[in-house]
Amino acid sequence: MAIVLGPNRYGKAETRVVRVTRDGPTHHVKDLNVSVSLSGDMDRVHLAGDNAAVLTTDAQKNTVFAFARKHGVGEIEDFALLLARHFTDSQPTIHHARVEIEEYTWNRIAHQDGPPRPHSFVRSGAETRTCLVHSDGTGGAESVVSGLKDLVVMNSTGSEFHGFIKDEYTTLPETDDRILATAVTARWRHRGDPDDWGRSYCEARGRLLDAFAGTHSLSLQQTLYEMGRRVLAGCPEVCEVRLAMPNKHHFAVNLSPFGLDNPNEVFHAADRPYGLIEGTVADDAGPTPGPAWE
Ligand SMILES: O=c1[nH]c(=O)c2[nH]c(=O)[nH]c2[nH]1
Repeated sequence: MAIVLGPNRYGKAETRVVRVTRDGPTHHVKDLNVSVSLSGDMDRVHLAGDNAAVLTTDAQKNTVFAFARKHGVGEIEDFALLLARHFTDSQPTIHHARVEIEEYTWNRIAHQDGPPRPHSFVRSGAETRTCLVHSDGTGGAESVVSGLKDLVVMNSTGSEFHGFIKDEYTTLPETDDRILATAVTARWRHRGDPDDWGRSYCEARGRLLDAFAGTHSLSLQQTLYEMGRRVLAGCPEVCEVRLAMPNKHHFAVNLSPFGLDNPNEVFHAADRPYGLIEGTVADDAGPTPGPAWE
């Protein structure tokens, strides 16, 4: 039996970097979680313990900090591309770089009777902007997937669910008025670089929200498709959208033991289990499986 080394990659995961930009008394902050993963001529490190081809994960972490200082942090896609191209362009043994970034948003704290505070911030909820870049180096193959996660949304009406299979284990009552709530994870792949990653992100995010709010839902699956469709319809630079949406069930509480009716006003927000609805919406080139998403 021949034993061979299969696909491999290595890197520094979850470097937390906070970049403060000082503009006189006014500060701007970027708060990132950066994960780098490199691959290339790594046979000898695995097979012979020869580290000559290895750029240390410690150096990768240091590069993240040094680049934040030298180049600043603008849009996360630009920062990820800068890092990925640097690793592949500067090291002959590194042929491929994967850089994943999560961005946590801080908003300026409002002043009760004056302009917003120049250097005090409040974290804005759980929502996180994300990107995943793969690069073979400047001039080589590249892919950029942008996205968001933990975007928590709710429609308190405008959602029905009926007409489903009724087998011997089905107890769910049909409903023509329920709460629809979810925490959206959305990722979208670009066919090319937009001129402004920030503008492209805002457009896609706005379309996801508008589709969620504006769709009279007959199922979360239908809402998911409409959300992906709306991004593709309005963002020509996007060729594929992937969505994962837990159905955060809200059950109307039976208040009849207390002599009370419940005309869809009091709900139990269940934690788990939850339905998990996942789907891909792509242009007519069809979904692209594979490394861009991994
Ligand atoms: O929108 C829904 N889709 C389902 O597939 C499903 N299944 C379920 O129990 N509730 C729901 N809701």
